[in-house]
Amino acid sequence: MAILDLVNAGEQPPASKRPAAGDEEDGSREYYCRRGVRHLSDTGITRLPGNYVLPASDRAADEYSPSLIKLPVVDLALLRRGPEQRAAVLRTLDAACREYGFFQVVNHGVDRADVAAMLDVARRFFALPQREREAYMSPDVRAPVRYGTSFNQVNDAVLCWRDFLKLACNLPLVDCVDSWPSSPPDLRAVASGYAAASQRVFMEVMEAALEALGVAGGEVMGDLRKGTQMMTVNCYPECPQPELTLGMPPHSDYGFLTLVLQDDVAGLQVMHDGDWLTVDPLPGSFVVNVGDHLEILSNGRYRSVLHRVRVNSKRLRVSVASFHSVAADRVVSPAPELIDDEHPRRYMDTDLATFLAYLTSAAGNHKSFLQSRRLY
Ligand SMILES: O=C(O)CCC(=O)C(=O)O
Ligand SMILES: [Fe+2]
Repeated sequence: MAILDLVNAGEQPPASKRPAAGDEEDGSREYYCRRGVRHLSDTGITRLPGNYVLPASDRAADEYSPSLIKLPVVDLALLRRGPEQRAAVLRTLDAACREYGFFQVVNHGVDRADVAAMLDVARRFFALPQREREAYMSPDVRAPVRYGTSFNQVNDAVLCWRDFLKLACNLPLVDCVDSWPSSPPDLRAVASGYAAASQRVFMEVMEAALEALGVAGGEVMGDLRKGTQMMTVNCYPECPQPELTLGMPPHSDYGFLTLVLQDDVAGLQVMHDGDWLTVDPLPGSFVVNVGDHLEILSNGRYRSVLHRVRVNSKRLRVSVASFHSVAADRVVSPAPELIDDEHPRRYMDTDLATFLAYLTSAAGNHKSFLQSRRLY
C-alpha cells in the first residue's frame, strides 16, 4: 500500500470540479470526497448517506460483537538475549508469518510516552477545523503530505468510512518534515520521532525475518536501509450505521512489512482460514503484517493476507500505519535460497513500474496485484 497510496493520490477530484468553499451538503460524491467522514460524523447525522452503503454481499456478515483474537507475540527484547532465546523468537515469528501473516511486537524499545504522543497528536489533527485539514488535500502523487478520505477515491464505487493523513517519511526525514502540517504545533516533532522509531523496529524485525527464512540478508537489508517509508494516520469516526459500511475494504499491503499502531478501539480484522478475526488491541504493541513484497521474497512461505477495518457507532478509532519497502527503482524477486525442485519459483520479478502498469490495466479491477505476479 505504501506505493499504492502514492499512486492513489491521483484520486482527488481536480480543484476545478470541487464544490466552491462554503458549499452546502448536496449529497454528491464530490462533496463527500472533499469533506470526508469526520465532518459528516461531527454534523451528527443519524443515517448513513447512500455513497457509503456497501452492497449486502460486501458488508461484514456478523453483528458487531466480534470475538477478539490474540495474535502471536514477538518479543524483541528476547531476540537480543542469547542464541537460544533468539532461536525461540525466530520460530514464533516464522510460524506467525506462515500461518497468519500477522503478529504483534512487544518490548520494541519505543518509549510508551512517544507512542501515546503519536496517537494523541493524531487525534488532535483530526479535531482541527475542517478547513485546516482540507488545506492538505493534494492531487500531487509525490506530495510529502496528503489529506484525504475513503480508500481509493478514484476506484471506490462505494466510499469508505475513513479519513487519512499521509506523511512521506523518506530519508533524509528533514526534507519531508517541513512540508508536514504545522498544526497541531507538535505534530512535526512527534511524528518525525515516531517515524524514525518505526524504521528502527522495522529493520530489526526484517533482519529477524530474513534469518528465520534462511535468506542472506545483506543485499535486501542494504536496499531497505535506502528504502521508502509512508506513514498513514487513519481516523475512523463514530458511524451512525456501522453494519452497512467499512473503514477500509479487504486489501493486502504492498511493501515488505506494515507496522500498525492502534488505540484501544478494536476494528482491524484479519482473514484467517476463511473467517474474519478481529485483532485484540494489545496496549503498547505494534501489529505487524507481511506485505506483498515479503511474500514474493519468501517465495510464498510468508503470506500477505487480506485485512479490513470495521467501524462502530460509539467510539472514534485512530491508527497509524507505517509502510516500509525498498526504493521505487529496486526489483523484488524470490530469494534464490528459497527456490529448489520442491519449491519452484512462484512469482515474477516486481517493481514499481509493474505495479503502476497493473493498476491501469483492466486486470486491476478484478485480481489482486499479488495474484497477478503469481506464476502458478
Ligand atoms: O487501521 C488499521 O488498523 C489498519 C490500517 C490498514 O490496514 C492500512 O492502512 O493499510
Ligand atoms: Fe493495510
